[in-house]
Amino acid sequence: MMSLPYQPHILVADDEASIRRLLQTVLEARGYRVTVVEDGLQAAACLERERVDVAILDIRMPGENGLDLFRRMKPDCPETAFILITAYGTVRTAIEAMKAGAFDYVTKPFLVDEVEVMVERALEVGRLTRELDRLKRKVNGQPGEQLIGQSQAMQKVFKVIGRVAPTDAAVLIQGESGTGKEIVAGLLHHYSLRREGPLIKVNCAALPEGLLESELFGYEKGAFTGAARSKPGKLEMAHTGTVFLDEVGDLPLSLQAKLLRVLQEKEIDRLGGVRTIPVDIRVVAATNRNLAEAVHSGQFREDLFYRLNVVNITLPPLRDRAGDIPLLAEFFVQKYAARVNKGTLLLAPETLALLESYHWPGNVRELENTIERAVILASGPVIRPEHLPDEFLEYTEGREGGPSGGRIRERGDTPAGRPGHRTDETAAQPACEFPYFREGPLPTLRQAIQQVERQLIAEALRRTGGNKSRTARILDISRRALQYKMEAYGLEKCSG
Ligand SMILES: Nc1ncnc2c1ncn2[C@@H]1O[C@H](COP(=O)(O)OP(=O)(O)OP(=O)(O)O)[C@@H](O)[C@H]1O
Repeated sequence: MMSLPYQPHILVADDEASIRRLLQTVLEARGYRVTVVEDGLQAAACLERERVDVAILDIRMPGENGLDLFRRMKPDCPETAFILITAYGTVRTAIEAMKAGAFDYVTKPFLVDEVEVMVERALEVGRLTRELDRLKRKVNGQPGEQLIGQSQAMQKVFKVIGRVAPTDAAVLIQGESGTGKEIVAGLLHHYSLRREGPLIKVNCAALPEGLLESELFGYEKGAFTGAARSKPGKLEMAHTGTVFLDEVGDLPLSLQAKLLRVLQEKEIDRLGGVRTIPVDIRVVAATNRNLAEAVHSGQFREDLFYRLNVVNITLPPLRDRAGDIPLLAEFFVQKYAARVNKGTLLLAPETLALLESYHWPGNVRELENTIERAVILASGPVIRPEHLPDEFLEYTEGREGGPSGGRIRERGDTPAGRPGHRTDETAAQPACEFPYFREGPLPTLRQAIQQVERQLIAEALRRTGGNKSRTARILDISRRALQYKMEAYGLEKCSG
Protein backbone atom coordinates (compact mmCIF):
# COMPACT_ATOMS: atom_id res chain seq x y z
CA MET A 1 0.00 0.00 0.00
CA MET A 2 1.55 3.35 -1.01
CA SER A 3 0.88 6.54 0.90
CA LEU A 4 -0.62 9.58 -0.78
CA PRO A 5 1.56 12.61 -1.42
CA TYR A 6 1.44 15.07 1.46
CA GLN A 7 -1.70 17.26 1.42
CA PRO A 8 -1.15 20.62 3.16
CA HIS A 9 -3.69 21.50 5.85
CA ILE A 10 -5.06 25.06 6.01
CA LEU A 11 -7.16 26.46 8.84
CA VAL A 12 -9.45 29.42 8.14
CA ALA A 13 -10.96 31.14 11.20
CA ASP A 14 -13.32 34.04 10.49
CA ASP A 15 -16.73 34.98 11.85
CA GLU A 16 -17.90 36.17 8.41
CA ALA A 17 -19.49 33.26 6.59
CA SER A 18 -18.87 34.78 3.14
CA ILE A 19 -15.11 34.97 3.75
CA ARG A 20 -15.01 31.42 5.09
CA ARG A 21 -16.88 30.15 2.04
CA LEU A 22 -14.73 32.06 -0.41
CA LEU A 23 -11.40 30.94 1.08
CA GLN A 24 -12.54 27.37 1.45
CA THR A 25 -13.56 27.14 -2.21
CA VAL A 26 -10.41 28.74 -3.54
CA LEU A 27 -7.99 26.84 -1.32
CA GLU A 28 -9.67 23.47 -1.79
CA ALA A 29 -9.48 24.02 -5.53
CA ARG A 30 -5.70 24.19 -5.09
CA GLY A 31 -5.75 20.71 -3.55
CA TYR A 32 -5.32 21.71 0.09
CA ARG A 33 -7.25 20.21 2.99
CA VAL A 34 -9.19 23.11 4.49
CA THR A 35 -10.80 23.37 7.93
CA VAL A 36 -13.10 26.37 8.43
CA VAL A 37 -14.20 27.59 11.87
CA GLU A 38 -16.08 30.67 13.02
CA ASP A 39 -14.48 31.62 16.31
CA GLY A 40 -11.29 31.62 18.31
CA LEU A 41 -12.20 28.67 20.50
CA GLN A 42 -12.80 26.36 17.57
CA ALA A 43 -9.60 27.58 15.95
CA ALA A 44 -7.64 26.81 19.14
CA ALA A 45 -9.18 23.35 19.30
CA CYS A 46 -8.15 22.64 15.72
CA LEU A 47 -4.57 23.85 16.29
CA GLU A 48 -4.31 21.74 19.42
CA ARG A 49 -5.76 18.72 17.70
CA GLU A 50 -4.00 18.56 14.38
CA ARG A 51 -1.00 19.66 12.48
CA VAL A 52 -1.85 22.82 10.57
CA ASP A 53 0.50 24.13 7.89
CA VAL A 54 -1.10 27.56 7.48
CA ALA A 55 -3.56 29.18 9.90
CA ILE A 56 -5.49 32.18 8.54
CA LEU A 57 -6.98 33.97 11.55
CA ASP A 58 -9.23 36.97 11.63
CA ILE A 59 -8.03 39.35 14.32
CA ARG A 60 -11.62 40.27 15.30
CA MET A 61 -13.36 37.06 16.26
CA PRO A 62 -15.67 36.01 19.06
CA GLY A 63 -14.21 33.67 21.66
CA GLU A 64 -10.52 34.45 21.57
CA ASN A 65 -9.35 37.12 19.16
CA GLY A 66 -6.94 36.10 16.39
CA LEU A 67 -3.98 38.02 17.77
CA ASP A 68 -4.16 36.56 21.28
CA LEU A 69 -4.76 33.12 19.85
CA PHE A 70 -1.75 33.43 17.55
CA ARG A 71 0.50 34.61 20.40
CA ARG A 72 -0.65 31.77 22.66
CA MET A 73 -0.43 28.99 20.10
CA LYS A 74 2.73 29.95 18.23
CA PRO A 75 5.23 28.32 20.64
CA ASP A 76 3.32 25.02 20.45
CA CYS A 77 2.92 25.08 16.68
CA PRO A 78 6.38 25.58 15.21
CA GLU A 79 5.25 24.01 11.93
CA THR A 80 2.40 26.47 11.43
CA ALA A 81 2.63 29.72 9.45
CA PHE A 82 0.13 32.27 10.78
CA ILE A 83 -1.56 34.76 8.46
CA LEU A 84 -3.70 37.40 10.18
CA ILE A 85 -6.67 39.18 8.69
CA THR A 86 -7.21 42.73 9.92
CA ALA A 87 -9.94 45.29 9.31
CA TYR A 88 -9.14 48.91 8.40
CA GLY A 89 -7.77 50.71 11.38
CA THR A 90 -6.18 47.74 13.05
CA VAL A 91 -3.04 47.67 10.94
CA ARG A 92 -1.00 48.65 13.94
CA THR A 93 -1.99 45.43 15.64
CA ALA A 94 -1.02 43.57 12.52
CA ILE A 95 2.42 45.12 12.61
CA GLU A 96 2.74 43.95 16.19
CA ALA A 97 1.77 40.51 15.03
CA MET A 98 4.52 40.57 12.42
CA LYS A 99 7.00 41.50 15.10
CA ALA A 100 5.75 38.53 17.15
CA GLY A 101 6.52 36.17 14.26
CA ALA A 102 3.37 35.97 12.14
CA PHE A 103 4.09 34.94 8.56
CA ASP A 104 2.07 37.78 7.01
CA TYR A 105 -1.14 39.78 7.29
CA VAL A 106 -3.83 40.94 4.93
CA THR A 107 -6.32 43.79 5.34
CA LYS A 108 -10.04 43.56 4.64
CA PRO A 109 -11.36 43.83 2.02
CA PHE A 110 -8.76 41.72 0.25
CA LEU A 111 -8.36 40.14 -3.12
CA VAL A 112 -8.58 36.42 -2.89
CA ASP A 113 -5.51 35.99 -5.15
CA GLU A 114 -3.54 37.88 -2.54
CA VAL A 115 -4.34 35.23 0.08
CA GLU A 116 -3.72 32.38 -2.34
CA VAL A 117 -0.23 33.68 -3.08
CA MET A 118 0.48 34.17 0.62
CA VAL A 119 -0.56 30.60 1.44
CA GLU A 120 1.55 29.29 -1.42
CA ARG A 121 4.56 31.25 -0.18
CA ALA A 122 4.03 30.09 3.42
CA LEU A 123 3.95 26.46 2.28
CA GLU A 124 7.08 26.97 0.22
CA VAL A 125 8.91 28.52 3.18
CA GLY A 126 7.79 25.54 5.31
CA ARG A 127 9.14 23.13 2.71
CA LEU A 128 12.45 24.97 2.49
CA THR A 129 12.80 25.09 6.28
CA ARG A 130 12.27 21.35 6.50
CA GLU A 131 14.75 20.77 3.69
CA LEU A 132 17.27 22.98 5.47
CA ASP A 133 16.80 20.99 8.68
CA ARG A 134 17.35 17.81 6.71
CA LEU A 135 20.54 19.17 5.16
CA LYS A 136 21.77 20.36 8.54
CA ARG A 137 21.22 16.88 9.90
CA LYS A 138 23.13 15.49 6.95
CA VAL A 139 26.09 17.80 7.53
CA ASN A 140 26.14 16.78 11.20
CA GLY A 141 25.97 13.14 10.11
CA GLN A 142 23.03 12.57 12.38
CA PRO A 143 20.93 9.42 12.27
CA GLY A 144 18.81 9.14 9.18
CA GLU A 145 21.68 9.93 6.90
CA GLN A 146 24.71 7.74 7.37
CA LEU A 147 24.52 4.00 7.62
CA ILE A 148 27.99 2.68 6.92
CA GLY A 149 28.72 -0.93 6.09
CA GLN A 150 30.23 -2.98 3.31
CA SER A 151 29.67 -6.41 4.83
CA GLN A 152 27.23 -8.71 3.13
CA ALA A 153 24.95 -8.55 6.15
CA MET A 154 24.70 -4.75 5.90
CA GLN A 155 24.34 -4.81 2.13
CA LYS A 156 21.30 -7.00 2.66
CA VAL A 157 19.94 -4.49 5.16
CA PHE A 158 20.39 -1.64 2.63
CA LYS A 159 18.46 -3.60 0.03
CA VAL A 160 15.55 -4.26 2.35
CA ILE A 161 15.45 -0.58 3.36
CA GLY A 162 15.37 0.42 -0.31
CA ARG A 163 12.55 -2.01 -1.03
CA VAL A 164 10.28 -1.29 1.91
CA ALA A 165 10.88 2.42 2.53
CA PRO A 166 8.47 3.65 -0.17
CA THR A 167 5.67 1.38 1.06
CA ASP A 168 3.49 1.91 4.11
CA ALA A 169 4.40 -1.49 5.57
CA ALA A 170 5.11 -1.60 9.31
CA VAL A 171 8.75 -2.46 9.99
CA LEU A 172 10.23 -4.05 13.09
CA ILE A 173 13.94 -3.40 13.51
CA GLN A 174 15.75 -5.77 15.82
CA GLY A 175 19.32 -5.70 17.01
CA GLU A 176 21.53 -5.18 20.04
CA SER A 177 21.95 -1.74 21.50
CA GLY A 178 24.14 0.51 19.36
CA THR A 179 23.74 -1.38 16.08
CA GLY A 180 22.06 1.53 14.28
CA LYS A 181 18.32 0.83 14.69
CA GLU A 182 17.47 4.50 14.99
CA ILE A 183 19.40 5.33 11.83
CA VAL A 184 17.47 2.67 9.94
CA ALA A 185 14.18 4.15 11.17
CA GLY A 186 15.32 7.58 9.92
CA LEU A 187 16.23 6.15 6.53
CA LEU A 188 12.88 4.37 6.19
CA HIS A 189 11.16 7.70 6.73
CA HIS A 190 13.56 9.66 4.59
CA TYR A 191 13.10 7.40 1.58
CA SER A 192 9.33 7.10 2.00
CA LEU A 193 6.61 9.09 0.32
CA ARG A 194 5.94 10.55 3.77
CA ARG A 195 9.26 12.36 3.99
CA GLU A 196 7.51 15.73 3.90
CA GLY A 197 5.53 14.69 6.94
CA PRO A 198 6.95 14.44 10.47
CA LEU A 199 9.11 11.66 11.89
CA ILE A 200 8.13 11.40 15.54
CA LYS A 201 10.15 9.33 17.98
CA VAL A 202 8.81 7.78 21.19
CA ASN A 203 11.01 5.84 23.58
CA CYS A 204 8.65 3.32 25.15
CA ALA A 205 11.13 2.47 27.92
CA ALA A 206 11.81 6.02 29.06
CA LEU A 207 8.57 6.88 30.86
CA PRO A 208 6.34 5.32 33.51
CA GLU A 209 3.09 3.84 32.18
CA GLY A 210 0.78 6.80 32.95
CA LEU A 211 3.05 9.40 31.37
CA LEU A 212 3.76 7.20 28.39
CA GLU A 213 0.03 6.82 27.82
CA SER A 214 -0.57 10.58 27.65
CA GLU A 215 2.61 11.03 25.62
CA LEU A 216 1.41 8.51 23.03
CA PHE A 217 -2.31 9.20 22.89
CA GLY A 218 -2.57 12.83 24.09
CA TYR A 219 -5.26 14.20 26.39
CA GLU A 220 -8.11 16.67 26.51
CA LYS A 221 -8.26 19.59 28.88
CA GLY A 222 -9.29 18.41 32.36
CA ALA A 223 -8.64 14.71 31.59
CA PHE A 224 -6.61 14.54 34.81
CA THR A 225 -5.30 16.91 37.47
CA GLY A 226 -2.79 19.17 35.80
CA ALA A 227 -4.22 18.82 32.29
CA ALA A 228 -4.80 22.57 32.00
CA ARG A 229 -5.15 22.37 28.23
CA SER A 230 -5.54 19.76 25.55
CA LYS A 231 -2.43 18.21 24.06
CA PRO A 232 -2.08 15.95 21.05
CA GLY A 233 -0.15 12.71 21.58
CA LYS A 234 2.89 11.63 19.61
CA LEU A 235 0.83 9.22 17.48
CA GLU A 236 -1.37 12.10 16.44
CA MET A 237 1.58 14.40 15.85
CA ALA A 238 2.98 11.81 13.45
CA HIS A 239 -0.10 12.24 11.23
CA THR A 240 0.94 12.00 7.54
CA GLY A 241 4.40 10.91 8.66
CA THR A 242 6.12 8.11 10.53
CA VAL A 243 6.12 7.23 14.21
CA PHE A 244 9.25 5.48 15.49
CA LEU A 245 8.48 3.39 18.57
CA ASP A 246 11.87 2.71 20.13
CA GLU A 247 12.22 -0.07 22.74
CA VAL A 248 8.73 -1.26 21.83
CA GLY A 249 9.34 -4.48 23.76
CA ASP A 250 9.02 -2.41 26.95
CA LEU A 251 5.52 -1.16 26.14
CA PRO A 252 3.19 -2.16 29.02
CA LEU A 253 0.45 -4.65 28.09
CA SER A 254 -2.38 -2.18 28.66
CA LEU A 255 -0.84 0.27 26.19
CA GLN A 256 -0.14 -2.53 23.73
CA ALA A 257 -3.90 -3.04 23.50
CA LYS A 258 -4.51 0.68 22.94
CA LEU A 259 -1.79 0.90 20.32
CA LEU A 260 -3.19 -2.09 18.49
CA ARG A 261 -6.57 -0.37 18.32
CA VAL A 262 -5.02 2.78 16.83
CA LEU A 263 -3.22 0.73 14.19
CA GLN A 264 -6.33 -1.24 13.31
CA GLU A 265 -8.87 1.56 13.34
CA LYS A 266 -6.52 4.32 12.19
CA GLU A 267 -7.99 6.65 14.77
CA ILE A 268 -7.12 7.88 18.23
CA ASP A 269 -9.07 8.62 21.39
CA ARG A 270 -7.28 11.16 23.52
CA LEU A 271 -7.40 10.61 27.28
CA GLY A 272 -10.61 12.20 28.55
CA GLY A 273 -11.76 12.77 24.98
CA VAL A 274 -15.21 12.13 23.59
CA ARG A 275 -14.43 12.10 19.88
CA THR A 276 -12.09 9.99 17.80
CA ILE A 277 -9.43 11.63 15.70
CA PRO A 278 -8.43 10.03 12.40
CA VAL A 279 -4.69 9.46 11.92
CA ASP A 280 -2.64 8.40 8.95
CA ILE A 281 0.65 7.07 10.28
CA ARG A 282 3.29 4.56 9.35
CA VAL A 283 4.81 2.64 12.23
CA VAL A 284 8.43 1.68 12.53
CA ALA A 285 9.30 -0.07 15.79
CA ALA A 286 12.61 -1.17 17.26
CA THR A 287 13.69 -3.41 20.07
CA ASN A 288 16.83 -5.02 21.41
CA ARG A 289 14.73 -7.70 23.09
CA ASN A 290 13.66 -10.91 21.44
CA LEU A 291 10.01 -10.04 20.80
CA ALA A 292 9.07 -13.52 19.65
CA GLU A 293 10.22 -14.82 23.04
CA ALA A 294 8.32 -12.02 24.79
CA VAL A 295 5.20 -13.19 22.90
CA HIS A 296 5.86 -16.72 24.10
CA SER A 297 6.19 -15.66 27.71
CA GLY A 298 3.01 -13.57 27.50
CA GLN A 299 4.78 -10.19 27.89
CA PHE A 300 3.95 -9.04 24.40
CA ARG A 301 0.65 -9.40 22.53
CA GLU A 302 0.89 -11.74 19.60
CA ASP A 303 -1.57 -9.74 17.46
CA LEU A 304 0.45 -6.54 17.98
CA PHE A 305 3.68 -8.40 17.22
CA TYR A 306 2.32 -9.48 13.83
CA ARG A 307 1.06 -5.99 13.09
CA LEU A 308 4.45 -4.43 13.83
CA ASN A 309 6.51 -7.18 12.26
CA VAL A 310 5.19 -7.03 8.69
CA VAL A 311 8.76 -6.53 7.52
CA ASN A 312 11.64 -7.45 9.77
CA ILE A 313 15.08 -5.90 9.64
CA THR A 314 17.64 -7.47 11.94
CA LEU A 315 20.88 -5.58 12.41
CA PRO A 316 23.82 -7.89 13.12
CA PRO A 317 26.12 -7.11 16.05
CA LEU A 318 29.40 -5.48 15.07
CA ARG A 319 31.43 -8.50 16.22
CA ASP A 320 29.72 -10.55 13.48
CA ARG A 321 30.73 -8.10 10.77
CA ALA A 322 34.24 -7.11 11.72
CA GLY A 323 34.86 -6.42 8.02
CA ASP A 324 32.92 -3.17 8.54
CA ILE A 325 35.25 -1.93 11.29
CA PRO A 326 37.91 -0.26 9.09
CA LEU A 327 35.28 1.64 7.12
CA LEU A 328 33.35 2.71 10.20
CA ALA A 329 36.52 3.66 12.08
CA GLU A 330 37.72 5.76 9.15
CA PHE A 331 34.31 7.43 8.89
CA PHE A 332 34.30 8.36 12.59
CA VAL A 333 37.93 9.58 12.46
CA GLN A 334 37.00 11.98 9.66
CA LYS A 335 33.83 13.06 11.42
CA TYR A 336 35.46 13.88 14.76
CA ALA A 337 38.71 15.24 13.32
CA ALA A 338 36.64 17.73 11.33
CA ARG A 339 34.63 18.59 14.43
CA VAL A 340 37.72 19.51 16.47
CA ASN A 341 39.58 21.00 13.49
CA LYS A 342 42.38 18.48 13.57
CA GLY A 343 42.95 18.28 9.82
CA THR A 344 44.04 14.89 8.52
CA LEU A 345 44.27 12.17 11.15
CA LEU A 346 45.32 8.62 10.39
CA LEU A 347 44.79 5.36 12.22
CA ALA A 348 48.07 3.52 12.81
CA PRO A 349 47.88 -0.08 11.44
CA GLU A 350 48.36 -1.48 14.96
CA THR A 351 45.48 0.68 16.22
CA LEU A 352 43.26 -0.65 13.47
CA ALA A 353 44.37 -4.20 14.28
CA LEU A 354 43.30 -3.66 17.89
CA LEU A 355 39.96 -2.23 16.83
CA GLU A 356 39.38 -5.21 14.58
CA SER A 357 40.13 -7.76 17.25
CA TYR A 358 37.87 -6.29 19.94
CA HIS A 359 34.44 -7.82 20.61
CA TRP A 360 32.47 -4.51 20.79
CA PRO A 361 29.71 -5.30 23.28
CA GLY A 362 28.37 -1.75 22.75
CA ASN A 363 28.50 -2.20 18.96
CA VAL A 364 28.89 0.80 16.64
CA ARG A 365 28.03 3.27 19.40
CA GLU A 366 31.02 2.01 21.41
CA LEU A 367 33.28 2.19 18.35
CA GLU A 368 32.15 5.74 17.69
CA ASN A 369 32.79 6.80 21.30
CA THR A 370 36.20 5.10 21.27
CA ILE A 371 37.23 6.95 18.12
CA GLU A 372 35.88 10.27 19.37
CA ARG A 373 38.00 9.95 22.50
CA ALA A 374 41.08 8.85 20.52
CA VAL A 375 40.75 11.82 18.17
CA ILE A 376 40.72 14.17 21.14
CA LEU A 377 43.70 12.45 22.81
CA ALA A 378 45.90 12.16 19.70
CA SER A 379 48.46 14.95 19.79
CA GLY A 380 50.06 14.25 16.40
CA PRO A 381 48.66 13.23 13.03
CA VAL A 382 48.42 9.50 13.93
CA ILE A 383 46.04 7.70 16.28
CA ARG A 384 48.14 5.16 18.15
CA PRO A 385 47.12 2.25 20.44
CA GLU A 386 47.84 4.35 23.54
CA HIS A 387 44.98 6.62 22.52
CA LEU A 388 42.53 3.75 23.07
CA PRO A 389 41.07 3.12 26.53
CA ASP A 390 43.14 0.94 28.90
CA GLU A 391 40.48 -1.66 29.48
CA PHE A 392 40.28 -2.05 25.72
CA LEU A 393 44.02 -2.77 25.45
CA GLU A 394 43.77 -5.18 28.38
CA TYR A 395 40.99 -7.07 26.64
CA THR A 396 42.88 -7.55 23.39
CA GLU A 397 46.20 -8.27 25.13
CA GLY A 398 44.63 -10.88 27.35
CA ARG A 399 42.91 -12.44 24.39
CA GLU A 400 45.55 -12.35 21.70
CA GLY A 401 48.98 -11.70 23.12
CA GLY A 402 48.83 -8.02 22.28
CA PRO A 403 48.46 -6.29 18.98
CA SER A 404 51.85 -7.46 17.76
CA GLY A 405 51.38 -10.99 19.02
CA GLY A 406 48.26 -11.93 17.07
CA ARG A 407 48.00 -12.05 13.32
CA ILE A 408 45.81 -9.31 11.94
CA ARG A 409 42.76 -10.92 10.47
CA GLU A 410 41.64 -10.71 6.89
CA ARG A 411 38.95 -8.14 6.28
CA GLY A 412 35.50 -9.48 5.53
CA ASP A 413 32.59 -11.10 7.24
CA THR A 414 33.60 -13.79 9.64
CA PRO A 415 30.80 -14.61 11.99
CA ALA A 416 32.35 -15.36 15.33
CA GLY A 417 31.72 -18.76 16.88
CA ARG A 418 30.60 -17.07 20.06
CA PRO A 419 30.49 -13.47 21.19
CA GLY A 420 33.89 -11.92 21.51
CA HIS A 421 35.79 -14.92 20.16
CA ARG A 422 37.46 -14.88 16.80
CA THR A 423 37.52 -18.03 14.79
CA ASP A 424 40.13 -17.21 12.18
CA GLU A 425 43.20 -16.45 14.26
CA THR A 426 46.38 -18.43 14.07
CA ALA A 427 47.60 -19.24 17.55
CA ALA A 428 49.28 -16.09 18.80
CA GLN A 429 52.85 -16.53 20.03
CA PRO A 430 53.37 -14.91 23.43
CA ALA A 431 56.17 -12.33 23.23
CA CYS A 432 57.43 -13.44 26.67
CA GLU A 433 56.38 -15.83 29.35
CA PHE A 434 53.56 -13.87 30.94
CA PRO A 435 50.44 -15.94 31.38
CA TYR A 436 47.74 -15.55 28.73
CA PHE A 437 44.94 -17.51 30.30
CA ARG A 438 43.71 -18.88 27.00
CA GLU A 439 42.48 -22.17 28.32
CA GLY A 440 41.06 -23.52 31.54
CA PRO A 441 39.48 -21.60 34.39
CA LEU A 442 40.60 -18.00 34.85
CA PRO A 443 42.73 -17.12 37.90
CA THR A 444 41.64 -14.33 40.20
CA LEU A 445 43.19 -10.92 39.59
CA ARG A 446 45.44 -11.29 42.64
CA GLN A 447 46.65 -14.73 41.48
CA ALA A 448 47.30 -13.38 37.99
CA ILE A 449 49.28 -10.42 39.29
CA GLN A 450 51.33 -12.73 41.51
CA GLN A 451 52.11 -15.00 38.56
CA VAL A 452 53.27 -12.03 36.51
CA GLU A 453 55.28 -10.62 39.42
CA ARG A 454 57.04 -13.92 40.08
CA GLN A 455 57.99 -14.39 36.44
CA LEU A 456 59.17 -10.81 36.10
CA ILE A 457 61.45 -11.06 39.16
CA ALA A 458 62.81 -14.42 37.98
CA GLU A 459 63.58 -12.94 34.54
CA ALA A 460 65.27 -9.83 36.03
CA LEU A 461 67.39 -12.04 38.32
CA ARG A 462 68.36 -14.14 35.32
CA ARG A 463 69.47 -11.08 33.36
CA THR A 464 71.53 -9.65 36.23
CA GLY A 465 73.07 -13.00 37.04
CA GLY A 466 71.30 -12.99 40.41
CA ASN A 467 72.58 -9.53 41.49
CA LYS A 468 69.91 -8.33 43.94
CA SER A 469 70.90 -4.64 43.96
CA ARG A 470 70.74 -4.36 40.16
CA THR A 471 67.55 -6.43 40.00
CA ALA A 472 65.89 -4.11 42.53
CA ARG A 473 67.03 -1.07 40.52
CA ILE A 474 65.64 -2.49 37.23
CA LEU A 475 62.31 -3.29 38.85
CA ASP A 476 62.28 0.04 40.70
CA ILE A 477 61.67 -1.49 44.14
CA SER A 478 63.77 -1.46 47.31
CA ARG A 479 66.31 -4.22 47.94
CA ARG A 480 64.36 -5.20 51.06
CA ALA A 481 61.11 -5.50 49.10
CA LEU A 482 62.90 -7.66 46.54
CA GLN A 483 64.29 -9.90 49.28
CA TYR A 484 60.81 -10.29 50.78
CA LYS A 485 59.20 -11.15 47.44
CA MET A 486 61.98 -13.62 46.54
CA GLU A 487 61.32 -15.46 49.77
CA ALA A 488 57.57 -15.40 49.23
CA TYR A 489 57.92 -16.74 45.69
CA GLY A 490 60.66 -19.27 46.56
CA LEU A 491 63.21 -17.58 44.28
CA GLU A 492 66.21 -17.46 46.69
CA LYS A 493 68.06 -20.01 44.67
CA CYS A 494 68.00 -17.60 41.67
CA SER A 495 70.33 -15.11 43.44
CA GLY A 496 74.09 -15.30 43.31
N1 LIG B 1 26.17 1.47 10.40
C1 LIG B 1 26.41 2.64 11.01
N2 LIG B 1 27.03 3.63 10.34
C2 LIG B 1 27.31 4.81 10.94
N3 LIG B 1 26.99 5.09 12.22
C3 LIG B 1 26.36 4.15 12.93
C4 LIG B 1 26.03 2.88 12.35
N4 LIG B 1 25.39 2.14 13.29
C5 LIG B 1 25.32 2.91 14.40
N5 LIG B 1 25.91 4.12 14.19
C6 LIG B 1 26.06 5.20 15.18
O1 LIG B 1 26.08 4.57 16.45
C7 LIG B 1 25.27 5.28 17.39
C8 LIG B 1 24.16 4.37 17.89
O2 LIG B 1 23.24 4.12 16.84
P1 LIG B 1 21.67 4.02 17.08
O3 LIG B 1 21.24 5.02 18.12
O4 LIG B 1 20.99 4.05 15.78
O5 LIG B 1 21.62 2.56 17.72
P2 LIG B 1 20.38 1.76 18.31
O6 LIG B 1 20.49 0.38 17.76
O7 LIG B 1 19.12 2.52 18.05
O8 LIG B 1 20.74 1.75 19.85
P3 LIG B 1 19.74 1.62 21.14
O9 LIG B 1 19.07 0.28 21.04
O10 LIG B 1 20.71 1.71 22.29
O11 LIG B 1 18.81 2.78 21.05
C9 LIG B 1 24.75 6.51 16.67
O12 LIG B 1 25.59 7.60 16.97
C10 LIG B 1 24.85 6.14 15.22
O13 LIG B 1 25.07 7.28 14.44
